Amino acid sequence: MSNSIKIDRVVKKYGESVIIPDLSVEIRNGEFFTLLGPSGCGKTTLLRMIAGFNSIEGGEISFDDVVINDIAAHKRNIGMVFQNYAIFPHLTVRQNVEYGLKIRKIPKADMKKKVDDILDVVRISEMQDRLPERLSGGQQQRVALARAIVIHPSVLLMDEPLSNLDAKLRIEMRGAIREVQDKVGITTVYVTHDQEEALAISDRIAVMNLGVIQQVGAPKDIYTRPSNVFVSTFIGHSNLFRGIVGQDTEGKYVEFADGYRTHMDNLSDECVPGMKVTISVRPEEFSIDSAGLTVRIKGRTFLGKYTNYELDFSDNMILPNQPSIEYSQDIGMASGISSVGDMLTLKPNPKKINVFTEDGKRSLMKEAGDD
Ligand SMILES: Nc1ncnc2c1ncn2[C@@H]1O[C@H](COP(=O)(O)OP(=O)(O)OP(=O)(O)O)[C@@H](O)[C@H]1O
Repeated sequence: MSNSIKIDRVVKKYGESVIIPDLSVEIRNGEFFTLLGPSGCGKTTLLRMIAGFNSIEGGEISFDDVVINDIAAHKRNIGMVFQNYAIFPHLTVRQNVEYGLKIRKIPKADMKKKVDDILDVVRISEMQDRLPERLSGGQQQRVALARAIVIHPSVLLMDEPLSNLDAKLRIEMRGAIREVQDKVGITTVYVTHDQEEALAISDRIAVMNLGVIQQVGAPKDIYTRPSNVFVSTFIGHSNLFRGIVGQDTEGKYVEFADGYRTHMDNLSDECVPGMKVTISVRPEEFSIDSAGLTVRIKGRTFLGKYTNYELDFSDNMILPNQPSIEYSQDIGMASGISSVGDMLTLKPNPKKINVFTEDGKRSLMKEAGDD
C-alpha cells in the first residue's frame, strides 16, 4: 500500500553548515513528485532524509501521518533507484529482481508470480536469464526499477536515475518510468536537475534553490506562472526587463524601459502606478508586430523545430546579467525576418508576461482564479 509523505519544518545541517534551513512540503498518495534544482541545492540530501540514510536535525517526516524520524531505513519499506544502477553483476536479471523477495522470505510460488508480473511491467521478461553485463544502460535501469518495486514499497525514491543514459534513451526511459509508476500507482519522489525531464514526467514539481523550496506546482503552472525570477529563469528560458507600473483609462499597464507599454488585466492589486518591477517574457511569447519593443538581430541559431534569435536592444532596458534577449520562432513563419543586423519590432503577449517585484523575489500576478 502506497503512502503520502509529509515533510514538516525539516532542518538539515552538516556540522556548522545549514543545508536545509526549514523545509515543509506534502506529497500526496500515489503522486509522481519531482525535486528539481541546480547542483548542490539539497535534493539528494532531502531524498536521503526521506529514505532514512541521513539524520534530521529538526522537524518531522511522516508517512501517512506516522512520524518516521526514528524508524531505521530498512524498516521504512522504501524502494530506491539510483543513477548507477546498483544491480548485482553476478546475478541474472531474474535473480536480481528476486533478491529482495528472498530476503523477505516470500514463499516460492508467490515469488515466481511477483517476479513474472514485474518483469512484464518493466518489459524485460525476455532478458530474464541474462547477466547485467549483456544489457544496455536502459535495460539495466529497467532491472533496477523492477527490483525496487517488486517488494511493493510504500514509497519509491529515485535519484537521477537517467543521468548515465544518452539523450535519446533518457527520453524513452522517462516514458517507461512514468508508465510503470502509473501502473503500480506508488508514491514516487524523483530527483533531477534536468528541467525538461521534470516537466515531462511529474504530476507536481518542487523547485529548490539553496535548500529552500521556491515553488510547488503542476509542470504547466510552474512554467506559465513562476513564483519568482529564479524559477522563471531556471525552468525554460526567460528574458528579463526593467519596467514600471502605470495606469490610464484602459486600466493598468507595464511600461518597459524604452517606453513601450502593454496593458495587463492580471496584475495583482499590489501593483500601483509608479512601482518598479521586473518583467519576464519567454522567447516564444514574442510576435512580430508594428508596435512593440525595437530590437536588432544579433545572431541566430537553427535548432530544427525552430530558429532561435539572439537580439540586442538599443538602450539599457535589460537587466545587467542579460546581455541580449532570445526570441524563438517556427522556421515556417520565419521567412520575413532574415539577416543578422536587421531591426525588428516585437510584441510580448500580454497574457503570457510575468511581472515580479523589482528584486525578482515575488510574483505580482493574480493567482489563477482570484478576480
Ligand atoms: N556528507 C556531507 N557532508 C557535508 N556536506 C555535504 C554532505 N553531503 C552533501 N553536502 C553538501 O550539501 C549540499 C547539498 O548537497 P546535495 O547532494 O543534497 O545536492 P543536490 O541538490 O542533490 O546536488 P546534485 O544535483 O549535484 O546531486 C551541497 O552543498 C553539498 O556539498
